[in-house]
Amino acid sequence: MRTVAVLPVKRFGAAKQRLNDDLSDGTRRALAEAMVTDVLIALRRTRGVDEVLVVSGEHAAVALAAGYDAAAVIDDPTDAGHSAAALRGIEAALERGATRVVLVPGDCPALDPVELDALLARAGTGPGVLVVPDRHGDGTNALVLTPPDVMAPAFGPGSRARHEELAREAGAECEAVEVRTLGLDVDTLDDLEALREALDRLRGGASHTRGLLARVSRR
Ligand SMILES: Nc1nc2c(ncn2[C@@H]2O[C@H](COP(=O)(O)OP(=O)(O)OP(=O)(O)O)[C@@H](O)[C@H]2O)c(=O)[nH]1
Ligand SMILES: C=C(OP(=O)(O)O)C(=O)O
Repeated sequence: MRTVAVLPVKRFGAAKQRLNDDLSDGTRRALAEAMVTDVLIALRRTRGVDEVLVVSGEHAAVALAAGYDAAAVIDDPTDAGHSAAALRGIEAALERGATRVVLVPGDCPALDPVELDALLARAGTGPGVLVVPDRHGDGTNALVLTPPDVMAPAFGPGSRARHEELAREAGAECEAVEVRTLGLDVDTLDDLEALREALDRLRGGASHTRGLLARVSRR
């Protein structure tokens, strides 16, 4: 089994728009970059991930990818959308011999490599889909697709149920798996505070995001 992690990254200046009213542009950009950095570090430490593909038009993300052993960067010059970017990564992963992909967002900095390895260990030889819900239970924070093109990702509001239905339509086995550190994505200020509280309890990891949060006052 050859597992490739696909990490779509929106250009940092356009990222995290739902935090527009809560953080300055500079802090929002720095947060996006810090979170992507921590996700890249966690992916590098995940034994079950053979290669990392970053899909982005963000020059700083390209530099980060090079610095953290990401195998390649697939360009996304126009921020084509989360699902479109993920699809580009899946196509590139297939060209590189992937038999499984894990789609990971760049806004889950608490990602624990041990938990990700445990998730990958649950994926069979396929056809199968593992859906990792967000902390609200109705979004999707990660997908494990075996084979990579078993179904097309369809991120956005209500995506958990949509992904489960798409898996059924594809005749694939489907399981929703809660992964504590993958459930902590950051879209809103509430998410940021939930992440901060979780990091207060967690040992290690997310060093760049921890550093940034230390400079952002608690609500
Ligand atoms: N390459 C690429 N990645 C994207 C795009 N849109 C979202 N992503 C990535 O997909 C993951 C989850 O996306 P969102 O939670 O919607 O992040 P976001 O678009 O910055 O958040 P909002 O601006 O608040 O919608 C993050 O890693 C994003 O960087 C896109 O158009 N292109
Ligand atoms: C976060 C999700 O979608 P998007 O990243 O596109 O907002 C989701 O599908 O739960």
